[in-house]
Amino acid sequence: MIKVKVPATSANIGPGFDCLGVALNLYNTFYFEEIEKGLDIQGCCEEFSNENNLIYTSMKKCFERIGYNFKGIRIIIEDDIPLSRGLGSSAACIVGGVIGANEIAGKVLSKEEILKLAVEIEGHPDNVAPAIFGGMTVAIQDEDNIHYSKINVAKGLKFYAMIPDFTLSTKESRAVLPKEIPYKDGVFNVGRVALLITALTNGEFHLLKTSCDDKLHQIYRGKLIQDFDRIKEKCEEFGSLGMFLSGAGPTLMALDEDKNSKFYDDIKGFLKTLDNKWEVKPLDIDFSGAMVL
Ligand SMILES: Nc1ncnc2c1ncn2[C@@H]1O[C@H](COP(=O)(O)OP(=O)(O)OP(=O)(O)O)[C@@H](O)[C@H]1O
Ligand SMILES: N[C@@H](CCO)C(=O)O
Repeated sequence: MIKVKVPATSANIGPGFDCLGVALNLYNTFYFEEIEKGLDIQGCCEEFSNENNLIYTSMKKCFERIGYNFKGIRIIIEDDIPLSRGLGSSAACIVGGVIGANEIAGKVLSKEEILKLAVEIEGHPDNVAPAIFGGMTVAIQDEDNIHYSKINVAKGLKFYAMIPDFTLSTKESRAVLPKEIPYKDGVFNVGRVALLITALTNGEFHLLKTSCDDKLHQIYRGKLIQDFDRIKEKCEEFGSLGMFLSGAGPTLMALDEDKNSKFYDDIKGFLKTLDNKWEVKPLDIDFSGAMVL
């Protein structure tokens, strides 16, 4: 069987809407096998145990691109990435499916071609690029190509994913975004995304709080997440370096220095007082990206 491990990803990272993303050490593992006929999906909830399964539909698109006629497919899923929580579960399924199909068909596509196909399926490149390549990436799409570059994040940064017990699909979360934004909001974000990247590479972590600010999506989406403002306030009060909405939400991501364990205890205690259940997961950057094992 072919085994593919794909990391979770946190996209946008504040002002980098649809272009910044980071791979984190939380994983989905998929096992693939070509069988005589049909589709056999194991390890998955009933809702996705059918032909519409995103892993399977992504495999089919890859087989089509390559021109490979498959007989049947078995997929076994071990998923630790929570679904529709802003941690790149869909990108992990797409990347896993495309890589699995490419392996079955004889490793025809290059990593760049895998990226291109996965972005076509996902619709934006910010989760897909770090899921494939690992680390933190900038990725943009023009008419025919995906351009990406890795950001060399300075050592010592810890990610705290605050994951609620409710879901928010990317589709729902994109639906509340405006069609147009004021010019000054565009200027606001351009400056901050540039500052964010230099602060991260130079290790100027004191700049992260300001550079995580955003006017393209968080102000609209924050309203969909109960206690968003209170949690943001508390992250600041407990001394985190910055906080942003992970992907399309509802997970909120706090940044802190990895030597400061007090933040973790403080925020965990506070989240327990809220109406919804919130779990806090301390995470590190995954530098490897998707791997065939
Ligand atoms: N383990 C899984 N098995 C099958 N399908 C899955 C699995 N995990 C995710 N999916 C698919 O991905 C969809 C969730 O994707 P969605 O874009 O809404 O959220 P996300 O990718 O978790 O968050 P974000 O894009 O904000 O990081 C599910 O509705 C389902 O179609
Ligand atoms: N950039 C995407 C990430 C989630 O898939 C969004 O914010 O909608």
